[in-house]
Amino acid sequence: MLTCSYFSQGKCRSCNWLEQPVEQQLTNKSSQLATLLEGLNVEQFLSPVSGPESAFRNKAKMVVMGAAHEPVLGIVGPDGSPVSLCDCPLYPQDMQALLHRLEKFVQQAGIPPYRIDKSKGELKFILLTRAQHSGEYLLRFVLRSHNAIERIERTLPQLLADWPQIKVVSVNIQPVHMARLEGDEEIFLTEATRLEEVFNGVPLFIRPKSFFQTNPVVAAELYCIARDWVAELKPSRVWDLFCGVGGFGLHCASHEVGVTGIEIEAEAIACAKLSAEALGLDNLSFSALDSTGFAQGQDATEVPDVIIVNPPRRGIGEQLCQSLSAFAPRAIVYSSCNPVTLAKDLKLIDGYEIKRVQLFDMFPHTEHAEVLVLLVKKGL
Ligand SMILES: C[S@@+](CC[C@H](N)C(=O)[O-])C[C@H]1O[C@@H](n2cnc3c(N)ncnc32)[C@H](O)[C@@H]1O
Ligand code: SF4
Repeated sequence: MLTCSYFSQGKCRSCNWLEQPVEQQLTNKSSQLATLLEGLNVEQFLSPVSGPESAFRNKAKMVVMGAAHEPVLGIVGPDGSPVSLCDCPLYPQDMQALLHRLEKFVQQAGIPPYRIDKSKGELKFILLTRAQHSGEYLLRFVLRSHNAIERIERTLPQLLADWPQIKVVSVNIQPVHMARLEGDEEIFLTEATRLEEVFNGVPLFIRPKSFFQTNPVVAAELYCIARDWVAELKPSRVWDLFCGVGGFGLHCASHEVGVTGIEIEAEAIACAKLSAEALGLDNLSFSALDSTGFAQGQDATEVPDVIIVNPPRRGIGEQLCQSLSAFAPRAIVYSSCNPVTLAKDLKLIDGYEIKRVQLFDMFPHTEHAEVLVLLVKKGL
């Protein structure tokens, strides 16, 4: 069982299932899923896929608190005081060390942390993403204004000399009080603007604003299994809706299998296009569009053999369920991070048999899970 001193001291309760052995967590998640899917005819529940219990997370979102001479990177604790989470055991050792170094960086640069209660200060968050295959980093500072950029630039050369693994550094300007985590303006402080990752030999790219799965070991397995399921169907074209940087579609792509990827975030689409180029495939197309709107604008004759969907927690919604039912592709592969909306959507898709359901333990020590579902058109 994973031990976490922050948890045992009541300072961080994010991993609310930490006291259960992982095997027990998986049993509980599987039975919760089975309950949610009750009433749907599932042919096969496959064994859950899990990864390491600790050091698996590739992304840290740290609130910056305290004072410029004594900054704290972490969370606001249950009693309202700052809790440094640099030693959170979900992060790999080198990432923990870098988080400590970043606390020192903020102190050296003399950047005042933003104080929500006083609407004062500059530095709101530090966001750190690690590429698993290389151990390289993307580092972002979320600032209230442009005022502290010069201080960051002045102190950055020493940090980059100490940590050459940091490849991309950017500043995000978030001028709004207590609103979204990040703002629209992104300023790069390095020549490099993207981090390279590789899953199962497939090149993937991470830019500041593109969604990227936070558990690389389990995500790589998820893409691999989705690719196997799609390959069994021998499609000539696949749609990957809510494609992000293209993980699912790029895994399925080949000279024989073309992919159309649709995603709302333009930065993620830019990443997917870079991957397509790196793979040397010219039968891939990625566009920054709303998935529901895209589907509604398509002619039924252009519908591919397989449609993959991987929506945010809210699910794909009634309209897209209707479009999928009307298009009636041979198969639909639905990957969901929210079994509640998954169950709701599955009930709205007509004309399909649920062949397989598999749980992926993407978020250990919490009640959350990723679920992959294969739907095959009735009568095939
Ligand atoms: C759970 S993520 C999945 C991303 C990708 N499939 C992956 O494996 O990394 C959901 C994605 O849907 C995108 N998204 C949200 N709303 C959307 C919409 N209306 N149309 C298209 N994409 C959307 C988000 O930007 C995000 O990249
Ligand atoms: S998120 Fe990290 S610090 Fe918080 S309870 Fe989980 S393991 Fe502990």
